[in-house]
Amino acid sequence: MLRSLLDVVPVMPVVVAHSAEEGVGIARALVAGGLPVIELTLRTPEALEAIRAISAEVPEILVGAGTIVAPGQAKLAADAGAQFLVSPGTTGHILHAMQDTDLPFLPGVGTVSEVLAALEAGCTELKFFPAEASGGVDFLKSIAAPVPSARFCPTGGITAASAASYLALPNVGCVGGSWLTPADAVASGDWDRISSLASAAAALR
Ligand SMILES: O=C[C@H](O)COP(=O)(O)O
Ligand SMILES: CC(=O)C(=O)O
Repeated sequence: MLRSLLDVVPVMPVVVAHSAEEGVGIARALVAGGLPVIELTLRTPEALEAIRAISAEVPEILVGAGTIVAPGQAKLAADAGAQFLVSPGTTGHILHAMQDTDLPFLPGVGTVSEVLAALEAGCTELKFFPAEASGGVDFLKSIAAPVPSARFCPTGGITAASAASYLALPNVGCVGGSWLTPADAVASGDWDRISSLASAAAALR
C-alpha cells in the first residue's frame, strides 16, 4: 500500500487515451521522463482497456483511474488493474464505492464544506478541482490555517508556469495536469516531447 498518493511525484499526469496502445505509449514516455505515475481518465470508451494494458505492459508505472463520476466505475477500474482512484467531485455513494475497493484514492472537492465532509469521512488527501476556477492558490492559502489536516492535489487549469506557485504551499503535495500530454503530441506519437515535458515537471520539486 502506498504511503501517500500526494508524495510520489510533484506533478500527477492527467491523461486521456483513445486506445490501449496510446495509453501504453504515454505511460512509457512518462516513465522515461521521470514521472512514474499516470492518472488515466475514464473519459473515453477505451480507458479501462488502456488501464489494463498499462498495468500489464508498463509495470514500472503506478496507474490510476481518474474521472470516477459514478459509483460503479470504482470497481470496474480496480478490476482493470487501477492501483489508485481519483474523482473530480464526491458524493456519499462514490466515496463508499472507492473505499470498498481498498485502493488508495483522492476524492474531489471544490469548497470548504466539501473538504470538511471528506475529512469527516476519514479522507485527508484530496483532489482540489477545478483548481483555478475554484479559487486556486488563494483558496488553498485561505484554508491552510483553519483546516490544517487537509492536503491537496490541485488540478484543473494548472500549467507548467503556475505549478510552482501551488507546490510552494504547505498543504499541497502534488499538482495534477494534462499539459504533459498535449493532444497533438499524443495523436502523432511524439513520445520524446511527452518525456521532455515530464522531465521538466519532475524537476519542479
Ligand atoms: O483532472 C483533470 C483535469 O481535467 C485536468 O485539468 P487540465 O486539463 O486543466 O490540466
Ligand atoms: C477532473 C477529471 O476527472 C477529468 O478532468 O477527467
